Amino acid sequence: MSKTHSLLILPGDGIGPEIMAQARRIIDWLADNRGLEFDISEDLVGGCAYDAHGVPLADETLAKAREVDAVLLGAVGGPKWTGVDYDRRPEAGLLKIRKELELFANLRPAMCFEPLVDASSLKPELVSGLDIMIVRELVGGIYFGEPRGIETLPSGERRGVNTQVYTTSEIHRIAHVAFDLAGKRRGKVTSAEKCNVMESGLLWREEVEVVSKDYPNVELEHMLADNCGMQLVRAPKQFDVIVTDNLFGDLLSDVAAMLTGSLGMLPSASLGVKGGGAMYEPVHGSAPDIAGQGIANPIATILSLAMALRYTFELGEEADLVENAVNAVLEGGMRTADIMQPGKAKVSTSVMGDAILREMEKLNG
Ligand SMILES: NC(=O)C1=CN([C@@H]2O[C@H](COP(=O)(O)OP(=O)(O)OC[C@H]3O[C@@H](n4cnc5c(N)ncnc54)[C@H](O)[C@@H]3O)[C@@H](O)[C@H]2O)C=CC1
Ligand SMILES: CC(C)CC(=O)C(=O)O
Ligand SMILES: [Mg+2]
Repeated sequence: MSKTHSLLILPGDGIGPEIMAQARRIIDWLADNRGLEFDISEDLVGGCAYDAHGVPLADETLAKAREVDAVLLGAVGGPKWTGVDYDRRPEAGLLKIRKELELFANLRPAMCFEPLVDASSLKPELVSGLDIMIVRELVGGIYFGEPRGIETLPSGERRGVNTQVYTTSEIHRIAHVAFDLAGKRRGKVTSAEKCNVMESGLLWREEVEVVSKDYPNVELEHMLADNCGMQLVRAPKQFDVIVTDNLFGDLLSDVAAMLTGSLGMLPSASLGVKGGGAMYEPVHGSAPDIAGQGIANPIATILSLAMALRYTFELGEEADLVENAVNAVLEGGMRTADIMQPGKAKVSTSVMGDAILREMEKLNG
C-alpha cells in the first residue's frame, strides 16, 4: 500500500496565495499522475490569521503543523499590519511556528539555472554553474533574544533593544548540519560572523572550530559577515556551504538570491531534529508591491515543494521531475516579470504554472 504524505499548506499574505495556488496544482498533478497519496490541509498564518483570529498563528494551526509530515508556507506580512504590536504582527506568526517546531536549520540553496545566467545582475561568468548552500540558524539569535522591546527613558528619549544570544549547543547543532552537508558536496564550510566586534560572534567562531574537528575531510574557513556579503557579489563561486546565524543568514540569503536572477527563484527548507517537523518556504516575502496582480514568480515556492518531496517525503524522482520541468520552462524562454530578459516571453504567475505542468507531463513520458 502506498504511504500517505501529510502536508499543511499555509499560503499567508500578499502574493502567498497566488504562488501557492501553482504549487497546489503540482501536488494535485503528482497525486493524479504518479500514484501518490497526499493528505492536504490548508490554514491561515500571518496577517490573514490576525484578521480572522486576532493572532498571527492560532493554536489550532500550530497543533496541525505538529501533526503533519511537512508544512509548505507562502509568505507573511504587509503594510496593512504595520501598526500592530510586534507579538501579533504577521512576522511573529512565522517566527513562532519556526520556534515551536524547533526548526533550527534553514537550508537556502542558491543555484543559478543555466538559462537564467544572463538574468543575474552579475556577469554571466560569475554565476554560471553557481551552487551555494546557505545554512542559516533559524530559532536563536537576535530575532529571539531577551531582553527586547522599546522603552522610554527618564529623559523622555526612547530606546530600542534586541539581544543577540547563542549557546554552545545551538552553535554545535547548526554547525553539524553544515559540515554534514559539505561532506556530501564540495567539502568546504565558510562560517560567517562578526567576532571582531561581538562576543556572540567570537563564541560562534570558537564553537564552529570545535565541531570542525569531527570533520577532517571538510575545509573550514572563517569570514567576517560583512566581507562575506561583499565576497558573495565579487566571486560567489568561491563558496560551497556558508553557515551563519539567524540575522546574517537572513541578509546573506537575500544577497545570494540576486545571483540566481531573482528572490522569486530561491527556495528553502527549515528542518529540525531528525524525525521532527519540517517546513518548506520560499526565501522571499509577501511582495506587497506586486500582490494581487498575478505576476509573481511561483518558482521559489514550487522549488520549495520539490525540497519537501526530496527531504521529507523521500520522493527524489518526483523532486527531480519538478526541478527538471522548471529548467525546461526557463530553457524554453518563459519568464515572469522579475526574471524577464530581452527576447523572452513575459508570462503571468498562472501561465508559468501551466508551463511547468506541461513540462512535467512531457518528462513523465
Ligand atoms: N518568509 C516570509 O514570510 C517573509 C516575509 N517578509 C515580509 O514581507 C513583506 C514585504 O517585505 P519586502 O522587504 O518587500 O520583501 P519581499 O521579499 O516581499 O520583496 C522584495 C522585492 O522582491 C520582489 N519579489 C519578492 N518575491 C517575489 C516573487 N515571488 N516574484 C517576483 N518578485 C518578487 C518584490 O516584488 C519586491 O520588489 C514585509 O512585511 C516583510 O516582513 C519578508 C521576507 C520573508
Ligand atoms: C520574518 C522574517 C525574519 C522573515 C525573513 O525575512 C526570512 O526568514 O527570510
Ligand atoms: Mg528574509
